[in-house]
Amino acid sequence: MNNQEPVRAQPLTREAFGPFGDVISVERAGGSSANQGTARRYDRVAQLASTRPEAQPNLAVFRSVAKALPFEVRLVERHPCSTQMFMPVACQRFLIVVCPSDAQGEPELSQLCAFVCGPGQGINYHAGVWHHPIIALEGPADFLMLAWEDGTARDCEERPLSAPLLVTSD
Ligand SMILES: NC(=O)N[C@@H](O)C(=O)O
Ligand code: NI
Repeated sequence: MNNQEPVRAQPLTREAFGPFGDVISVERAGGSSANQGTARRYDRVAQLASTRPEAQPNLAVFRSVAKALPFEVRLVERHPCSTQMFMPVACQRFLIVVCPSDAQGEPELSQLCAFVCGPGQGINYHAGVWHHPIIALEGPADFLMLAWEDGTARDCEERPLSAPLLVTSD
């Protein structure tokens, strides 16, 4: 077992997730009137980016099997060339696990963070952010995913952990 203390999952907030990406939700200020005043639109709520001109946007649907906390993190991955967005379409709670990079660009597991995302919240990882693949905490769990892909696995680097790291509930 990892000799690192378990990581307590915290509620997702824009501030806490800021170093890793964007939180997508409707609760926000600003916006502009649309559709003859019957809607408000909030533009660019996430920073979408891709550095490979040949990669194409892929809007995918994920149907995830629900997992429970405490959860054992056994790997992290990153997409160096592009952002990746997940927005639940049928999921009340899901777990996001991220960690910063160290000076060599490797996962800094001692600073791993875990967030429990609530109803109406989605996330967008900035390019190159280490994260665990999406984890639904309740099911059935369906997500929209938006990423940039070129048909290869080149933009997905995985790092297995030498020992599982436990994420516990808040
Ligand atoms: N790519 C893919 O299928 N999933 C992961 O990248 C993930 O972050 O869930
Ligand atoms: Ni990913």
